[in-house]
This record gives sequence, structure tokens and C-alpha cells, in this order.
Amino acid sequence: MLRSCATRLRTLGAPPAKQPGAVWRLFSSEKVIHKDYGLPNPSWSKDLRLLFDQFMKKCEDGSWKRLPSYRQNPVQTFKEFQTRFVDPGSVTKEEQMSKAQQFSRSLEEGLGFEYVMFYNKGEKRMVCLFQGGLHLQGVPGFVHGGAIATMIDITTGMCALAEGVAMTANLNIDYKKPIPLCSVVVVNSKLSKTEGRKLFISCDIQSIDEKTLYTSATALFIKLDPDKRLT
Ligand SMILES: CC/C=C\C/C=C\C/C=C\CCCCCCCC(=O)SCCNC(=O)CCNC(=O)[C@H](O)C(C)(C)COP(=O)(O)OP(=O)(O)OC[C@H]1O[C@@H](n2cnc3c(N)ncnc32)[C@H](O)[C@@H]1OP(=O)(O)O
Repeated sequence: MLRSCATRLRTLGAPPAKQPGAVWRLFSSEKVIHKDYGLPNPSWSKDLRLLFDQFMKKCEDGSWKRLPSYRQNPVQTFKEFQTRFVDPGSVTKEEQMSKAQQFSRSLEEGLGFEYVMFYNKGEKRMVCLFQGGLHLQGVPGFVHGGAIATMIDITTGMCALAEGVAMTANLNIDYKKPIPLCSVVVVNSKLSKTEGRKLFISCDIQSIDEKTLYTSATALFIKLDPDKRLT
């Protein structure tokens, strides 16, 4: 389903996957550099690089695909989303739209959310390799629960988006062990059931040696109905 996910995201205006660093002209007066954040940077630990390399190997036979990740979606993405699902009276102004950023990509490199996602279409599984930086602290030395929820929402969300444009309706999280800051963990999500527009997705977060289960969660996403306005 990844091809259709990628196709859908492109339909919504995301930059094509094969053009990291390409210059995208959104308005005649504005140029935005779209950097692909799902690639190694100097803040990535040895563990994260190692895991990244392992998953890139898995991509070679086509069973897994790495997802590119951008800080900003082109204005066209907003426009198409709003045209399809938002009441014309409540659409966001174009100037504001151009300044919007993906929340999880808006912090300084290495201090916030460092992650990369891989999708297995056959298994309907989305895996996220995540390193939580020092500015995600909750209890001293550990990642904030809200930051963990964010990563679960994004990972399950991307799993859901492979099926269509969907939003989180419900997220249940069991925090079993605290996640140390700067450690690398594996967020593993899978579409477990579909009922009409409802997508049920399970998710857990484990240490890289799989010995520690930090978090387990279930999420319900609802595919948006084009005949209903969100606002
Ligand atoms: C959306 C993305 C778009 C574009 C992507 C572009 C770029 C991608 C780049 C990065 C993406 C990163 C991933 C992002 C993932 C993050 C996702 C979010 O954070 S979404 C934000 C949080 N969620 C919301 O704000 C949603 C607020 N809720 C709603 O707007 C609505 O409730 C809804 C979810 C849209 C559902 O409303 P509908 O009117 O469409 O559905 P209903 O007729 O009410 O229900 C259908 C069906 O589902 C059952 N149901 C609904 N809600 C719940 C619930 N909370 N618990 C259990 N069941 C629920 C309902 O009972 C109906 O069931 P049925 O009668 O059996 O059919």
C-alpha cells in the first residue's frame, strides 16, 4: 500500500520522494528548501545509524520502503486538504499556511525528535526508529509522555495514511517503563483490523534488543468522509 500512500501524499502535494534538497517554489517570491529529515545527520547515535542501515538493507528486495520526511508540506497540500475536507468559511489563510511546520520536525537537530520510518506494505506495518533528544525531557533523564504519544500518533498515523486520508479518533497508551533520553527505541505499529472507515492499529515501543517493552498502545483512525466537513 506504500505506493498508494506515497501517491496519495503526492496527490496532497507532498514533494516527490526522490528529490531531497530540491528547491520548491511555492510562490513567485518564496523559495523553500525541502530537506529530507528521515536521513542520518550528525546527531544520530551509532545505534540509530546501525538500525537505519539494517532497515535500508531490508529495503533492497522491495518488501520495506523508507519514508521521506519533511518539515513543511507545500502549500498545495494544505489547499487540497482544506478544499476536500474543510468548510470554505474556515480555511486557513494562504500566508499562514506557508509558515506551518510539521510539529515533530520543528525542533533543533538532535534536541527533539530524531526518527525515520519504514513501511512494509505486505504486512501493513510501519516501523519508526526513534531517538528522543534532550529537549523532550519529562521526568529528569527520561522522555516526556506527550513526546512518546506524539511518536505513537505519528507512526500509527502514517500506517493509517497508507489506507487513505484519516485522523486519530482515539489513542490508548500504557506507559510501562520510562524511555531514557537520547536512547534509541523501535516504535512498531500494525494495522490489525478495518471496519468500514475505522482503522484499528496496534503499536508498541521496544528497546533495540527487544528485551524491554516501554510502551504499548492501540489507536483508532477514521478515514475522512469526503461528504462531511471537518469544521
Ligand atoms: C490527515 C493528514 C492529511 C494529510 C497528510 C499530509 C502529509 C502527511 C505528513 C505527515 C503526517 C504525520 C502523521 C500525522 C498523524 C497525526 C494524526 C492526528 O494527530 S489527527 C489530530 C487529532 N485528531 C483529531 O483532531 C480528530 C478530531 N475528530 C474528528 O474530526 C472526527 O471525530 C473524526 C475522527 C474525523 C470522525 O468523524 P466522522 O464524522 O468522519 O466519523 P463518525 O461518523 O463520527 O464516526 C465514524 C465511525 O467511527 C466511530 N468513532 C468515531 N470516533 C470514535 C472514537 N473516538 N472512539 C470510538 N469510535 C469512534 C463512530 O462510532 C462510527 O462508527 P460506526 O457507527 O460503527 O460507523
